[in-house]
Amino acid sequence: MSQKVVVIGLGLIGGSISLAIKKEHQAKIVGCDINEEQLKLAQSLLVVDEYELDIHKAVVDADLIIVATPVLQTENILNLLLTCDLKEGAIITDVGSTKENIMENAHRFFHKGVVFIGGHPMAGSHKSGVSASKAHLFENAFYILTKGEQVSDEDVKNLRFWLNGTNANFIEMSPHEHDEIVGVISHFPHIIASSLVQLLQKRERKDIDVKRLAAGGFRDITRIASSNPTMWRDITLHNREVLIEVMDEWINEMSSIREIINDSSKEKIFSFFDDAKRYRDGLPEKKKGALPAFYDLYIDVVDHPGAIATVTAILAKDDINLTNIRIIETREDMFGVLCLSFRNDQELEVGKVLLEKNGFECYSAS
Ligand SMILES: NC(=O)C1=CN([C@@H]2O[C@H](COP(=O)(O)OP(=O)(O)OC[C@H]3O[C@@H](n4cnc5c(N)ncnc54)[C@H](O)[C@@H]3O)[C@@H](O)[C@H]2O)C=CC1
Ligand SMILES: O=C(O)C(=O)Cc1ccc(O)cc1
Repeated sequence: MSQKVVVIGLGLIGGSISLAIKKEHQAKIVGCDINEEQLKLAQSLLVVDEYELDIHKAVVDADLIIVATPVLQTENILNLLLTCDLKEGAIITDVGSTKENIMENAHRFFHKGVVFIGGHPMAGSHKSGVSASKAHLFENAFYILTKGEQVSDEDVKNLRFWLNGTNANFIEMSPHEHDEIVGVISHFPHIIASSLVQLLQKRERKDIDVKRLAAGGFRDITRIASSNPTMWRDITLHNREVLIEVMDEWINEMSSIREIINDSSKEKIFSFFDDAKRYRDGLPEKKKGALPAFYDLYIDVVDHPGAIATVTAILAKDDINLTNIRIIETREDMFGVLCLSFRNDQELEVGKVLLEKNGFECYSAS
């Protein structure tokens, strides 16, 4: 008899996991979401085989249930699942960016004869919705699993088998460790990115088009400020304590930097940048970290409409796919910087060599 997977919350992450499972398993995939339009879209994009609005009905004979909603909703859905009829031995997992609150009720599933294992695929995008989902979203990314005491290694192996198609690197840690680490490397940077944007907004001027000037580096480092506000509100509320702790450290750090700048302390200012550069340069480059790497290549172009066609033709000849293409206009109207996003580092390198051979000046951010 064929197996059944239910994905609750069919957005970017639910959709991407569904596609990754489809790649490797014959199981029927059923989507559940409060947004019926999203479900219809998921079905027409072949992300799911069927959809069902009633969670109770959908999960009754499911072998695997994946909860992929914003984390406050995930807590509610897990409570609802505790009241549902579930198949003996079914596996339930989630994809939430926080783990401590979500794992609080995990042990209760054990008494229902099912297994709950917390999950967090550490890759994604500032985009949301099922239309942005991709089977390869988690390729080479870390995928953190958190399991309660009652869960066996065999159960974890079964979940990993289901998720094989993600091609992710699975690692296990405690929910507390997870929230502390991810708080620093992912949650806090989102707060910083949004606060930088807020700062720019407050400093907008009537006389100069600040927004246009900020289109280059500022736009890149604040990309994550374009993420889904509901999702980030929920994450912030769940990881409040860690975030407050990190924020206090950051405020102290800012005060000391303020002091050395105020004192025009040449050596200390140099050390500040130099220490940060050394540590940052030592971060692993090739693998996907918790914050997805950008495989972006920048190309100086003059008269850009013609240049785009030339560039894409050069890459297409060698079957190199782009995931995004945009022009950053920070200079005069005739000029631009073309930013090409590749699927991975290897394709970026091949693309760079090809374009350089054809006389384009390229530089990458890494
Ligand atoms: N976006 C990202 O880059 C990443 C997100 N995550 C986590 O994945 C989860 C989902 O995020 P995305 O897919 O980006 O969000 P999304 O906004 O693309 O999708 C969430 C979906 O959940 C549905 N939903 C909301 N409440 C619901 C409920 N009560 N019942 C059923 N469906 C409901 C929404 O209608 C929407 O279709 C979040 O918990 C987030 O923390 C994890 C890794 C990366
Ligand atoms: O878009 C980005 O750079 C992200 O930071 C994506 C992301 C969002 C939430 C996560 O829990 C993990 C990754």
